[in-house]
Amino acid sequence: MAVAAATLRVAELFGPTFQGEGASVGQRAFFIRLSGCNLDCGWCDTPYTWDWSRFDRAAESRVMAPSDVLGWVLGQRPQLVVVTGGEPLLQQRALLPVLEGLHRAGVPVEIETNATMLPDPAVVAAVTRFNVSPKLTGSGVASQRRLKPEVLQALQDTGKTCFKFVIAGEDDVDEVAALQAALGLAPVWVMPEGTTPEAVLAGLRALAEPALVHGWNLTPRLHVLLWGDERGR
Ligand SMILES: Nc1nc2[nH]cc(C(=O)O)c2c(=O)[nH]1
Ligand code: SF4
Ligand SMILES: [Mg+2]
Repeated sequence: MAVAAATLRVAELFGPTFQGEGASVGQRAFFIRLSGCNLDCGWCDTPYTWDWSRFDRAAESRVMAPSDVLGWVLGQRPQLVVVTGGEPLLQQRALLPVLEGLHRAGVPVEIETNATMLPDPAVVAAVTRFNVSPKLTGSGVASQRRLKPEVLQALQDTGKTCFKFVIAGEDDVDEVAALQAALGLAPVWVMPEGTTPEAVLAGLRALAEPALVHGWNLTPRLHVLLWGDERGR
């Protein structure tokens, strides 16, 4: 009897839209949002991928074969694919055939990760970039759970990583500066927290000078400026 291949728990497949955050902001992209997270950030904008005390897992996700996910995304003829969550590396074994299929087809793939899990070498090989968002004190998650220096170092060493910090207040700026000094993280993008255009714009304005002073890049949340917190955008 054939052994069933590992399956993926998918929250949503969507696009076309624009990569709204980070180094590729503005690029037309299709998104694979996987379900499940190992953290529980207070300001999380996708609790429907993991908070089963508030959301119904059966209604908010579906189990798919990796080959079906790959078929859907290749069928969109994407210029860029973004894999996010939740924490997508929780499912990296089942995700690998999707990443490898995209790599074979010459499609660039970015993974958004919270930097608590080491990617397998095969995942590193298939991925174009890791958009790495270590969580800060303001997330409300205990530091031993959210900060894994050895994972941050390994991601940095892939040569495929951009760090993207969500900034929810002034303390977060100092914390990013301290983390960068301690661990040598680079390159760094800072991004305001916020799920309304007004909040994102106010955050961008507040972050502009500190970003310039610290030598950081600044990213909006373009999809929020365009569409607020609509799902599937
Ligand atoms: N357009 C768009 N860009 C994004 N970049 C990262 C996202 C995420 O939720 O991880 C995201 C998202 O949800 N939408
Ligand atoms: S790591 Fe990301 S998906 Fe997980 S709880 Fe935090 S913000 Fe939400
Ligand atoms: Mg998002």
